[in-house]
This record gives sequence, structure tokens and C-alpha cells, in this order.
Amino acid sequence: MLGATSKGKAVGGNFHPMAASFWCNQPIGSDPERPFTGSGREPLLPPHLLQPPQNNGHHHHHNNKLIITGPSRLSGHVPISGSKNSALSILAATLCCSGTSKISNVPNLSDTRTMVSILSSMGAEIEASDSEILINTDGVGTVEPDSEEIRKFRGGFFVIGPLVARFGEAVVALPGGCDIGARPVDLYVRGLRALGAVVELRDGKVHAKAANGRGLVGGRFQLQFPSVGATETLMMAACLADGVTLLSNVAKEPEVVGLAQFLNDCGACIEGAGSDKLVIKGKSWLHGSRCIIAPDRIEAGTFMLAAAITRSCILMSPVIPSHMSCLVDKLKAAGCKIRQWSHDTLEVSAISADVGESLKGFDVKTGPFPGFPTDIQPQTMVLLTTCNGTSSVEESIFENRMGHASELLKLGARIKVCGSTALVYGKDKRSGLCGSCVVAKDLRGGMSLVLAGLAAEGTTEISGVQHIDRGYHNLDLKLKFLGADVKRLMAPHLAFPL
Ligand SMILES: CC(=O)N[C@H]1[C@@H](OP(=O)(O)OP(=O)(O)OC[C@H]2O[C@@H](n3ccc(=O)[nH]c3=O)[C@H](O)[C@@H]2O)O[C@H](CO)[C@@H](O)[C@@H]1O
Ligand SMILES: C=C(OP(=O)(O)O)C(=O)O
Repeated sequence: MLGATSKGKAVGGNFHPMAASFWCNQPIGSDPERPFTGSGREPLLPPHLLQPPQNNGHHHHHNNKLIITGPSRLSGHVPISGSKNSALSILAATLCCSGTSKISNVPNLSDTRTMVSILSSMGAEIEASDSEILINTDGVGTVEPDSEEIRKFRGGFFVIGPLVARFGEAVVALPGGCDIGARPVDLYVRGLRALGAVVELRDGKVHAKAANGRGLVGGRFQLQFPSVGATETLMMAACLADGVTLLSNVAKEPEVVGLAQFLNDCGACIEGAGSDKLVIKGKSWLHGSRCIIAPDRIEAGTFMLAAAITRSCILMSPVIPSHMSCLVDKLKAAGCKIRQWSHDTLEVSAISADVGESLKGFDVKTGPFPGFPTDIQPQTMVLLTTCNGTSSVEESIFENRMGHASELLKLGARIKVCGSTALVYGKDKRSGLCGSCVVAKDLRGGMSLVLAGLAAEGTTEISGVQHIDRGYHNLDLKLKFLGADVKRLMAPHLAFPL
């Protein structure tokens, strides 16, 4: 096992020396305090640990495949990257701020690159190095971000709140994101109206305008459902509205708390983040600030499940254990051993000496935080296929998040889906699955196929990898480092010769 710090630094802190150029279209300046790896300096990583970013935005990445040969026993200490979802909302929030913000620990993913590219093409000044972004949105000269970019993911839509609050107007296309349900934006629309905006849908774009050109005004709004994105968007808008806003039945997710902390550091006045009510006193302007993106609880949860599924022992850091308690409880109930080595280091062990003969199945129902995260539901389903007995998985956040189940059947899993509930008939051993060709249809569902491939006998070929690349930083590298047999077939090898 490599030492925690050296490995954590190696993968988490530095990646490909070309990475900087993927963050923005324009060449970026250099700062002696913060050398960026694209400057021609010696990379800090040994060459064998360097690999190109997995998804560089070119069209051919749609043909990438992951080839996994199992079963694998994993071991080692895996570094956890910054949270994708937290980075997306905090990057959007920089549109509220005058002056420069410095956002660190941003994961280099296709989603975060798309967000940076949206802000940059709207006129924001951006310098990127490694996982750090300096951003100044004072030069933003349009309130209409590129629709094609917005349609690539969900997080792009969050810019509607800051734009209408700071510039009085916004025109934002309906967003994309994982195909896991209808995912309307009605709560965003109604919430912005409660803050005095006139909002209409025309040509697939949401047009929002502060009434009478006076800017937004404080108001009261109760969300029908504690939507994470709507909470974040309305919070950003309310920070710059005239007067006090009361938002109730809001999301309590750690990403909401992280966003409130950043905005408060920028001079906003938000109370109640982490509870179901927010009281926001609007300010006429916010300044920039520094912020370090919190570790990705979904990535951490995925590696915890990888340890359990492959009956292995993995250490991971940094993690915030209080963000993980639902999963920790379930894994303990299954029979896994979980130890906390330090305030931010967890070890998950499911090696047979630790768990006895087998792991026990459990029932799980997803819910808003602090409930069980929907973003680790598919990966949890894979674990249950290897556990004793019949387990049920109920998805209560998204109405169509079972797409992975039919792919898991191809790997030999026994799963019956009825609406948003799946019954999983466990096989009571780790290698009850066998390799096959499967398709990733969305991010977490795709990742569940990777985990299944690690446990399955033989070779699993996964296409649709671009979905997985939206959310897992350096996935191949981290898995290989833990001892998995993972290869990526890049598009050029797959393409027909001309
Ligand atoms: C970029 C980002 O941060 N994505 C996360 C965010 O997505 P996102 O913010 O899109 O998820 P929401 O919390 O908004 O969605 C929850 C439910 O509310 C519904 N809804 C939402 C808004 C609305 O206006 N009307 C409405 O009906 C959705 O269709 C869904 O059924 O939180 C989800 C729930 O933790 C996570 O799975 C996603 O990874
Ligand atoms: C659903 C997810 O992302 P998005 O909201 O961007 O689709 C996710 O991260 O699992």
C-alpha cells in the first residue's frame, strides 16, 4: 500500500500537464505563486502516472470503451477528488460576485470543464491551473449562455439565478443531465417569480427578467419538493435581491451548505443552510472569495461500495464522515467493517476474514439528505446482487433511475424491476456475476456497471463511457492503482480506417 499522503498528492493534486488548456479556450496567464502545470515546468507526477484527461471534449470520446477483467481484489489508499456537484454550483455562484474568486480542489471533469467554458464564453476572465480556478465575472457581457453547452448537463441551468439577480435578465436553455426522469424546472421558475421576476418559456429557453428593470426583490417561497438545484439557484438569486427572502422546504444537502458558506464568505447573509428553511438578507453586491471544494461524497461512496462488492479493503481520504453516515450504516448492517483512521480517512473492509462467510442483503430507499443518496443507488444495487438473500431498492427521487438494472441482468444478476422498486435476488458470493458487453446509459448507472465488472468473472466491455466521465475524476488511474484490470479503448482504435 502506498503512503496516504504521497498517493493523495499524486492523483488528487496534479494531473496531466496539458490539463490547464482544457479548462478554457484562451491561453491563461501565469502567477509565480501558483505555477500551473501547462507552463512547461516539470510535471510533479512520475510519467507512468500521467495520462491524458479521460474526456477532452472532442466528439470521438463517445466511442470510448472500458474493458474490465475480473474478478479483482482491490487494495490501497484512494484519493477522493473535489465534489462535482459542489463545484458546479459554486462556479455558477461566481456570477454573483464582483472581483476575483479562487476556487480550489475543482475536479477536472467534462461537466466542470463545460461550466468553465460557459462562463468563459460569456466574458468571465478565467485562469486555471491544476484543480484551481481564478475567476472574475465582472466582464460578463451577455445574459444568454450557449444553449448547446447548457444542454450537456444539469448544472448549467443554475446560472439563471445569479444572472437575473446581478444583470436583471437571463435567457437559459432547458438543461440536460442524466436521463433519469422528467427533471422539470418548475420550482426554479416559480421561485424566481416569487422574487419578482417575469419568467417565460420560449423556444426551449427560459427567459427571466426582473420586473420594471428594478432588480429582484426579496420574497417568500415554499418548495414543493426539496430540490437541490432549485434551492441553490434561488439562494444565489436571493443574495442579490432587495430585502429579505424566506425559502422553506429547501434541500439540506452538503452541497447546499457549501454554497451558502461560499456566498457568505463573499459578503452574503444566508442563515439556516443545512436546515429546511433559509433566511436570506439581500445585499446590493457581493465580493469575490476563496473556497476549497469539499470532497465528493458520491465518489467516496462509490469506492466504499467497490470495496464491499469486490470483498476487498480500501482506504480513502479525504472524506467527511458525517456526509456518509447513511451508507456507512448500511454497509455495517451488511457485515462490512468500517474504521475511521483520522478525521477524514475511512477504511472499508469486506475481506472474508473480516466479514465471515458472506455479506447480508439489506433494503434501501433513496431520499433527500440526510436520506440515502440517489446518486449511489445503482452502485448499491450491484452490492446487493452479491449479498445473501433478497433485497429491495426503492428510488424515490427520480422516477426513471433503474436503467442500469437491465444491463446488470446481462452480467448474470437477478433483479426484478417494478416501477421505481427493484427486487434483487442475491447470489451470496462475490463472483456470482460474469462478464459481458453492456452500455452505460447515465453517469451513476454506468459506474454501477464498472463495479459489477470488477466483481464479475471474465471480461466486461462497457460502452457509453462519456456518461461516466462526467463524474469520476481519473477513474481508470484510481482503479488501476487499487489493482483492478481496467483498459480504455480510445476511439481511434475503434474507428474504421478511412
Ligand atoms: C448537478 C447536480 O447538482 N445534480 C444533482 C442534483 O440534481 P438536481 O438539482 O437536478 O436534483 P433535484 O433535487 O432538483 O431533483 C429532485 C426531484 O425534484 C424534481 N424537480 C426538481 C426541480 C424542479 O423544478 N421540479 C421538480 O419536480 C426532479 O424531477 C426530481 O424528481 O441533485 C440530485 C438529487 O440529490 C442529484 O441526483 C444530482 O446529482
Ligand atoms: C445525476 C447526476 O448528475 P446530473 O444532475 O448532472 O445529471 C449525478 O451526478 O449523478
